[in-house]
Amino acid sequence: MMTMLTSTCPATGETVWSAPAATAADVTAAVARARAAFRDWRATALDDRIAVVRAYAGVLKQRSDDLARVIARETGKPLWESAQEVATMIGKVELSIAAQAERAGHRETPMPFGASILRHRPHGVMAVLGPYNFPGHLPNGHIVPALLAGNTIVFKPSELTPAVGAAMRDAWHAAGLPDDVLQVVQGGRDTGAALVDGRIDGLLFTGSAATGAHFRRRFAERPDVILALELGGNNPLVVWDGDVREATALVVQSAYVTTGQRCSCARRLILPAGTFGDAVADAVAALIPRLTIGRWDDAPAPYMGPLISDQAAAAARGQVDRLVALGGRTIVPLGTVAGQRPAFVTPALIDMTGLDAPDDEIFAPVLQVHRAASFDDAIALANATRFGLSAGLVTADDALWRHFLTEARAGIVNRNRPTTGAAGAQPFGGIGDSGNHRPSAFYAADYCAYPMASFEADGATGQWDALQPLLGEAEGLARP
Ligand SMILES: NC(=O)c1ccc[n+]([C@@H]2O[C@H](COP(=O)([O-])OP(=O)(O)OC[C@H]3O[C@@H](n4cnc5c(N)ncnc54)[C@H](O)[C@@H]3O)[C@@H](O)[C@H]2O)c1
Ligand SMILES: O=CCC[C@H](NC(=O)CCC(=O)O)C(=O)O
Repeated sequence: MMTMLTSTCPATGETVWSAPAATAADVTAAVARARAAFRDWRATALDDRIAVVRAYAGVLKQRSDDLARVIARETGKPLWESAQEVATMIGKVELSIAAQAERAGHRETPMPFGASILRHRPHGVMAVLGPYNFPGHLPNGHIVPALLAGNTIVFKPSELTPAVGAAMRDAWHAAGLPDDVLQVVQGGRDTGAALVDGRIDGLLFTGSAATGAHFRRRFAERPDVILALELGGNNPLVVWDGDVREATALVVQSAYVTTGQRCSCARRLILPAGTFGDAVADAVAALIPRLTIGRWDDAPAPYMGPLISDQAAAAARGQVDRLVALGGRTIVPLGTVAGQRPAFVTPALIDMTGLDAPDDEIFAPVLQVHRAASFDDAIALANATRFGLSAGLVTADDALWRHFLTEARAGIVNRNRPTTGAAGAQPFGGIGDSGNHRPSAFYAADYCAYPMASFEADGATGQWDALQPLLGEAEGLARP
């Protein structure tokens, strides 16, 4: 049965993209084509693969305004932020080429008998499942290194952002990548499930912890399939001392950028009990109404747009209501925006000090405040999570920072910087329920290829002679 897939601009409600979703049979056929294409693509010289990937960066550059508008329309992100996303996609190409050389390259060590050689080999057909919050940048962060390594790809974009996925496929094909080396299948969970259940060699997934846990279970009996999980977090930001104004801006950039829809967003603000903590909480509350919220193409440009959908806003409201029902004190409520659709929300600040808040990610601009009696309490609060993606400390005190570095349990641990805005030149991934120890960004090269170690000699290397002193005079053993 044919199912239509339609994406909608969360800011206006207008349809952005509509087409039939891929059926299970379509997905199986795409995987089979990808498998057939793998033989030639892996045999293509690395320099030629690099040339195609660089050509793709060139196409993205030419099309950057158009692509930024597609991202903005489908996600509701302001145009300045969508343009940043495209720039990051372009930057990913040179970073991935460098990463592959450094982490998955060819190493040759001379040995008395010849050489010890390390090579890397592609896995085969990689399924890529993308999230909606960075519909270009995050799947791109899997696709570019996977193609460089010689894999072929079947990519299912988020069902909320199919137009971005289609634009990426068009850019790759315009760059000269053979059609079957990267294919896009559009659809929701059923399409994703058909892909995951197909004859794939790897699943590169960025999305929610719940879906990631589902895949962990699903692949428990398929250890031959490489699984890279980039998941969410319940990230702490400890603001301990320093300039209140500076700290306040850093809190806002950690918690509310992209309308709180970044995996690295701070979800919990940990402040010392006392006047400094009071001043920071008050200053954040005072800054919230000054954050401009609007449509992606508004002029002047807004700081933030809507959530991805009306449903996402309703879900966030439900989570905030739950915090309040548990005893949370509303410092600033999750408001609506007059004259705008329900997907638009204003940022919230809720004091949960001393309360047993659920250890869940609220993927929205909702920041929970916890007050700590001592720095050790602050560290204990920061680590009181099953996740471990990002964490931050604001302090001028080097000793506190060193202590935090030793104790903090997260893959990204920043000092006097937002928890967001991670570098593609560093690995990006979390511990605990935030991933499966296969970080992306600069380390994506690691999961896109497996190492093959060889000892190589041109001919005889004296093995027989070396064995002689240890041989007995066995009956019937004739020297060759
Ligand atoms: N760690 C990171 O790098 C990172 C980056 C961005 C987003 N995220 C996380 O992603 C989440 C937001 O994205 P989302 O809501 O799109 O995530 P999601 O898990 O709902 O969906 C991600 C993708 O998986 C597919 N999918 C979902 N369930 C599936 C199933 N059972 N079988 C097959 N496919 C399935 C979806 O169709 C989509 O393409 C947040 O939790 C955020 O923290 C993590
Ligand atoms: O939503 C999750 C991604 C957030 C983003 N992280 C990165 O861009 C990681 C770097 C990379 O993948 O190149 C952020 O930290 O803002």
